[in-house]
Amino acid sequence: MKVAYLGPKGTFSEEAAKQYFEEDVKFYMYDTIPDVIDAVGEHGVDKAIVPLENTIEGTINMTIDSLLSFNNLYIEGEFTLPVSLQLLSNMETNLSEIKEVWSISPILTQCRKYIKKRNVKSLQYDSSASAALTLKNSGRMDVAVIGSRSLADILNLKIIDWNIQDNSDNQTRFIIISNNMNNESNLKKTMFVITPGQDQPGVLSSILNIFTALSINLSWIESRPTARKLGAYRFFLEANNFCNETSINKAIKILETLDHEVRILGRYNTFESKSHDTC
Ligand SMILES: O=C(O)C(=O)C[C@]1(C(=O)O)C=C[C@@H](O)C=C1
Repeated sequence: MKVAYLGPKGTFSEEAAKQYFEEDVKFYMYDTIPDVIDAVGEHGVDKAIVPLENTIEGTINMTIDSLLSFNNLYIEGEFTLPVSLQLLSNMETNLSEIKEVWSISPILTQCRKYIKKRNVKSLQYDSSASAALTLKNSGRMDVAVIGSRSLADILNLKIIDWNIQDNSDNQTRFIIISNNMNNESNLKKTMFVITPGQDQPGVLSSILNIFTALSINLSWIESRPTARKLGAYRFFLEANNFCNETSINKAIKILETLDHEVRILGRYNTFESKSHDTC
Protein backbone atom coordinates (compact mmCIF):
# COMPACT_ATOMS: atom_id res chain seq x y z
CA MET A 1 0.00 0.00 0.00
CA LYS A 2 1.25 3.49 -0.94
CA VAL A 3 0.76 6.29 1.63
CA ALA A 4 1.45 10.02 1.11
CA TYR A 5 2.36 12.64 3.71
CA LEU A 6 3.91 16.12 3.92
CA GLY A 7 7.70 15.96 3.61
CA PRO A 8 10.63 16.34 3.64
CA LYS A 9 11.85 14.15 6.49
CA GLY A 10 11.19 15.44 10.01
CA THR A 11 7.67 16.91 9.71
CA PHE A 12 4.96 16.24 12.28
CA SER A 13 3.02 14.62 9.42
CA GLU A 14 5.84 12.07 9.11
CA GLU A 15 5.68 11.38 12.85
CA ALA A 16 1.89 10.83 12.58
CA ALA A 17 2.28 8.59 9.48
CA LYS A 18 4.94 6.41 11.11
CA GLN A 19 2.89 6.00 14.30
CA TYR A 20 -0.44 5.31 12.55
CA PHE A 21 0.53 2.92 9.72
CA GLU A 22 1.95 -0.58 9.91
CA GLU A 23 5.49 -1.23 8.73
CA ASP A 24 4.74 -2.89 5.38
CA VAL A 25 3.51 0.41 3.92
CA LYS A 26 5.50 2.32 1.27
CA PHE A 27 5.63 6.04 2.13
CA TYR A 28 5.75 8.91 -0.39
CA MET A 29 6.58 12.50 0.62
CA TYR A 30 5.07 15.55 -1.11
CA ASP A 31 6.07 19.23 -0.79
CA THR A 32 2.73 20.80 0.21
CA ILE A 33 -0.50 19.67 1.92
CA PRO A 34 -2.59 20.22 -1.29
CA ASP A 35 -0.03 18.08 -3.21
CA VAL A 36 -0.47 15.26 -0.64
CA ILE A 37 -4.25 15.31 -1.14
CA ASP A 38 -3.92 15.54 -4.96
CA ALA A 39 -1.78 12.37 -4.84
CA VAL A 40 -4.77 10.35 -3.53
CA GLY A 41 -7.38 12.21 -5.62
CA GLU A 42 -5.43 11.52 -8.80
CA HIS A 43 -4.74 7.87 -7.79
CA GLY A 44 -0.94 8.25 -7.48
CA VAL A 45 -1.13 6.65 -4.00
CA ASP A 46 -3.74 4.66 -2.04
CA LYS A 47 -3.97 6.79 1.12
CA ALA A 48 -2.69 9.96 2.74
CA ILE A 49 -2.43 11.40 6.22
CA VAL A 50 -2.93 15.19 6.59
CA PRO A 51 -3.53 17.61 9.52
CA LEU A 52 -7.18 18.69 9.96
CA GLU A 53 -7.26 20.60 13.22
CA ASN A 54 -4.95 21.89 15.93
CA THR A 55 -5.66 22.92 19.54
CA ILE A 56 -4.36 26.48 19.02
CA GLU A 57 -4.64 27.08 15.26
CA GLY A 58 -8.08 25.49 14.81
CA THR A 59 -8.98 24.11 11.38
CA ILE A 60 -6.23 23.73 8.78
CA ASN A 61 -8.15 25.35 5.92
CA MET A 62 -5.81 24.18 3.14
CA THR A 63 -6.69 20.59 4.12
CA ILE A 64 -10.48 20.90 3.96
CA ASP A 65 -10.45 23.13 0.89
CA SER A 66 -8.22 20.67 -1.00
CA LEU A 67 -10.35 17.71 0.12
CA LEU A 68 -13.43 19.30 -1.43
CA SER A 69 -11.78 19.80 -4.78
CA PHE A 70 -12.29 16.04 -5.39
CA ASN A 71 -15.55 14.04 -5.40
CA ASN A 72 -13.81 10.73 -4.81
CA LEU A 73 -12.08 11.31 -1.46
CA TYR A 74 -13.20 9.99 1.92
CA ILE A 75 -11.95 10.23 5.50
CA GLU A 76 -11.38 6.68 6.78
CA GLY A 77 -9.66 7.33 10.10
CA GLU A 78 -8.34 10.00 12.45
CA PHE A 79 -5.25 10.16 14.62
CA THR A 80 -4.35 12.66 17.36
CA LEU A 81 -0.70 13.59 17.94
CA PRO A 82 0.72 15.73 20.78
CA VAL A 83 2.68 18.63 19.24
CA SER A 84 5.51 20.24 21.17
CA LEU A 85 7.35 22.97 19.27
CA GLN A 86 11.09 23.71 19.53
CA LEU A 87 13.18 26.60 18.27
CA LEU A 88 15.98 25.18 16.08
CA SER A 89 19.11 26.93 14.80
CA ASN A 90 22.50 26.27 13.25
CA MET A 91 25.04 25.02 15.81
CA GLU A 92 26.95 28.23 16.64
CA THR A 93 23.82 30.45 16.97
CA ASN A 94 22.70 32.02 20.27
CA LEU A 95 19.09 32.82 21.09
CA SER A 96 19.84 36.56 21.38
CA GLU A 97 21.02 36.68 17.70
CA ILE A 98 17.66 35.52 16.27
CA LYS A 99 15.87 38.18 14.17
CA GLU A 100 13.58 35.89 12.09
CA VAL A 101 11.71 32.60 12.55
CA TRP A 102 10.61 30.30 9.70
CA SER A 103 8.00 27.50 9.54
CA ILE A 104 4.69 26.38 8.01
CA SER A 105 1.86 28.84 8.72
CA PRO A 106 -0.10 26.64 11.25
CA ILE A 107 3.08 26.30 13.35
CA LEU A 108 3.78 30.06 13.31
CA THR A 109 0.20 30.58 14.52
CA GLN A 110 0.71 28.03 17.32
CA CYS A 111 3.63 30.22 18.58
CA ARG A 112 2.09 33.67 17.98
CA LYS A 113 2.61 34.89 21.58
CA TYR A 114 6.23 33.71 21.63
CA ILE A 115 7.00 35.39 18.28
CA LYS A 116 5.41 38.63 19.52
CA LYS A 117 7.30 38.51 22.81
CA ARG A 118 10.67 38.05 21.06
CA ASN A 119 9.77 40.75 18.52
CA VAL A 120 11.08 38.74 15.54
CA LYS A 121 9.87 38.57 11.93
CA SER A 122 8.20 35.38 10.70
CA LEU A 123 8.37 33.77 7.27
CA GLN A 124 6.10 30.99 5.92
CA TYR A 125 7.34 27.78 4.28
CA ASP A 126 5.46 24.71 2.95
CA SER A 127 6.52 22.63 5.99
CA SER A 128 8.64 22.90 9.14
CA ALA A 129 11.14 20.53 7.52
CA SER A 130 11.54 22.52 4.27
CA ALA A 131 12.19 25.64 6.41
CA ALA A 132 14.81 23.71 8.41
CA LEU A 133 16.53 22.40 5.27
CA THR A 134 16.72 25.94 3.85
CA LEU A 135 18.18 27.21 7.15
CA LYS A 136 20.76 24.42 7.24
CA ASN A 137 21.86 25.06 3.64
CA SER A 138 22.03 28.84 4.15
CA GLY A 139 24.22 28.63 7.27
CA ARG A 140 22.44 31.76 8.57
CA MET A 141 22.95 32.68 12.23
CA ASP A 142 20.15 35.26 12.54
CA VAL A 143 17.32 32.81 11.73
CA ALA A 144 15.67 29.96 13.64
CA VAL A 145 13.06 27.41 12.56
CA ILE A 146 10.13 26.14 14.60
CA GLY A 147 9.69 22.38 14.37
CA SER A 148 9.98 19.04 16.13
CA ARG A 149 12.74 17.60 18.24
CA SER A 150 13.30 14.85 15.63
CA LEU A 151 13.90 17.53 12.98
CA ALA A 152 16.85 18.79 15.06
CA ASP A 153 18.28 15.23 15.17
CA ILE A 154 17.79 14.58 11.44
CA LEU A 155 19.49 17.83 10.29
CA ASN A 156 21.93 18.18 13.19
CA LEU A 157 20.44 21.50 14.32
CA LYS A 158 20.62 22.93 17.85
CA ILE A 159 17.50 23.34 20.01
CA ILE A 160 17.82 26.87 21.44
CA ASP A 161 14.40 27.10 23.09
CA TRP A 162 11.94 24.39 24.14
CA ASN A 163 8.13 24.01 24.15
CA ILE A 164 7.45 27.47 22.75
CA GLN A 165 3.84 26.84 21.63
CA ASP A 166 1.18 29.12 23.15
CA ASN A 167 -0.46 26.24 25.05
CA SER A 168 1.55 23.38 26.58
CA ASP A 169 -1.29 20.89 25.95
CA ASN A 170 -1.07 21.23 22.16
CA GLN A 171 -2.39 18.50 19.84
CA THR A 172 -3.06 18.05 16.13
CA ARG A 173 -5.82 15.88 14.75
CA PHE A 174 -4.78 14.17 11.51
CA ILE A 175 -7.16 12.48 9.07
CA ILE A 176 -6.46 9.47 6.89
CA ILE A 177 -7.97 9.82 3.44
CA SER A 178 -8.57 7.31 0.64
CA ASN A 179 -10.67 6.78 -2.50
CA ASN A 180 -13.09 4.44 -0.75
CA MET A 181 -15.75 4.93 1.89
CA ASN A 182 -14.92 2.95 5.02
CA ASN A 183 -17.77 0.43 5.34
CA GLU A 184 -16.66 -1.34 8.53
CA SER A 185 -19.27 -1.70 11.24
CA ASN A 186 -19.03 0.09 14.63
CA LEU A 187 -17.48 3.26 13.22
CA LYS A 188 -17.89 6.08 15.69
CA LYS A 189 -17.91 9.23 13.55
CA THR A 190 -19.53 10.50 10.34
CA MET A 191 -18.42 13.69 8.54
CA PHE A 192 -21.13 15.58 6.60
CA VAL A 193 -20.64 18.49 4.21
CA ILE A 194 -23.90 20.40 3.82
CA THR A 195 -24.36 23.12 1.20
CA PRO A 196 -27.60 25.01 1.91
CA GLY A 197 -30.03 25.15 -1.02
CA GLN A 198 -30.75 28.81 -0.45
CA ASP A 199 -29.42 31.47 1.87
CA GLN A 200 -32.25 32.33 4.23
CA PRO A 201 -32.35 33.59 7.84
CA GLY A 202 -31.76 30.78 10.32
CA VAL A 203 -30.55 28.24 7.76
CA LEU A 204 -27.75 26.90 10.00
CA SER A 205 -29.97 26.64 13.06
CA SER A 206 -32.64 24.78 11.00
CA ILE A 207 -29.96 22.29 9.89
CA LEU A 208 -28.70 21.84 13.46
CA ASN A 209 -32.27 21.31 14.72
CA ILE A 210 -32.56 18.23 12.49
CA PHE A 211 -29.56 16.66 14.21
CA THR A 212 -30.91 17.61 17.65
CA ALA A 213 -34.34 16.11 16.87
CA LEU A 214 -32.70 12.81 15.84
CA SER A 215 -30.40 12.77 18.93
CA ILE A 216 -27.28 12.87 16.77
CA ASN A 217 -24.45 14.32 18.80
CA LEU A 218 -22.18 16.74 16.90
CA SER A 219 -18.49 16.91 17.85
CA TRP A 220 -17.19 19.46 15.28
CA ILE A 221 -18.63 22.17 13.10
CA GLU A 222 -16.84 24.37 10.58
CA SER A 223 -17.99 26.69 7.82
CA ARG A 224 -16.12 27.40 4.59
CA PRO A 225 -17.04 29.73 1.72
CA THR A 226 -18.64 28.02 -1.29
CA ALA A 227 -16.45 30.27 -3.51
CA ARG A 228 -19.58 30.96 -5.61
CA LYS A 229 -20.82 34.18 -3.99
CA LEU A 230 -19.59 36.41 -1.14
CA GLY A 231 -21.25 35.39 2.14
CA ALA A 232 -22.36 31.91 0.89
CA TYR A 233 -21.05 29.08 3.07
CA ARG A 234 -21.09 25.30 3.29
CA PHE A 235 -20.95 23.53 6.65
CA PHE A 236 -18.83 20.63 7.84
CA LEU A 237 -20.59 18.71 10.61
CA GLU A 238 -19.01 15.78 12.41
CA ALA A 239 -21.49 13.44 14.06
CA ASN A 240 -20.22 11.38 16.93
CA ASN A 241 -22.89 8.80 17.63
CA PHE A 242 -21.44 5.33 16.98
CA CYS A 243 -22.99 5.47 13.53
CA ASN A 244 -26.63 4.97 14.28
CA GLU A 245 -27.29 4.30 10.59
CA THR A 246 -31.04 4.79 10.81
CA SER A 247 -30.78 8.27 12.34
CA ILE A 248 -28.00 9.29 9.94
CA ASN A 249 -30.06 8.17 6.92
CA LYS A 250 -33.12 9.98 8.27
CA ALA A 251 -31.06 13.19 8.66
CA ILE A 252 -29.81 12.92 5.07
CA LYS A 253 -33.35 12.38 3.76
CA ILE A 254 -34.76 15.40 5.62
CA LEU A 255 -31.86 17.65 4.61
CA GLU A 256 -32.27 16.68 0.95
CA THR A 257 -36.03 17.23 1.11
CA LEU A 258 -35.28 20.76 2.33
CA ASP A 259 -33.14 21.28 -0.78
CA HIS A 260 -29.76 21.13 0.95
CA GLU A 261 -26.91 19.35 -0.81
CA VAL A 262 -25.49 16.60 1.44
CA ARG A 263 -22.20 14.81 1.01
CA ILE A 264 -20.85 12.16 3.39
CA LEU A 265 -17.12 12.82 3.57
CA GLY A 266 -16.40 9.67 5.52
CA ARG A 267 -17.00 7.33 8.44
CA TYR A 268 -14.18 6.62 10.84
CA ASN A 269 -12.79 5.85 14.26
CA THR A 270 -10.34 7.80 16.40
CA PHE A 271 -6.84 6.67 17.38
CA GLU A 272 -4.56 8.51 19.78
CA SER A 273 -0.79 8.60 19.81
CA LYS A 274 0.56 6.38 22.60
CA SER A 275 3.66 8.49 22.87
CA HIS A 276 3.51 11.83 24.71
CA ASP A 277 7.10 12.82 24.25
CA THR A 278 8.14 12.09 20.69
CA CYS A 279 7.54 15.43 19.03
O1 LIG B 1 5.25 21.18 8.86
C1 LIG B 1 5.02 20.15 9.53
O2 LIG B 1 5.86 19.64 10.31
C2 LIG B 1 3.71 19.47 9.38
O3 LIG B 1 3.63 18.27 9.49
C3 LIG B 1 2.48 20.31 9.12
C4 LIG B 1 1.66 20.60 10.37
C5 LIG B 1 0.43 21.50 10.05
O4 LIG B 1 0.32 22.03 8.96
O5 LIG B 1 -0.40 21.67 10.95
C6 LIG B 1 1.13 19.38 10.99
C7 LIG B 1 0.89 19.29 12.34
C8 LIG B 1 1.39 20.28 13.31
O6 LIG B 1 0.30 21.00 13.84
C9 LIG B 1 2.27 21.26 12.68
C10 LIG B 1 2.47 21.32 11.34
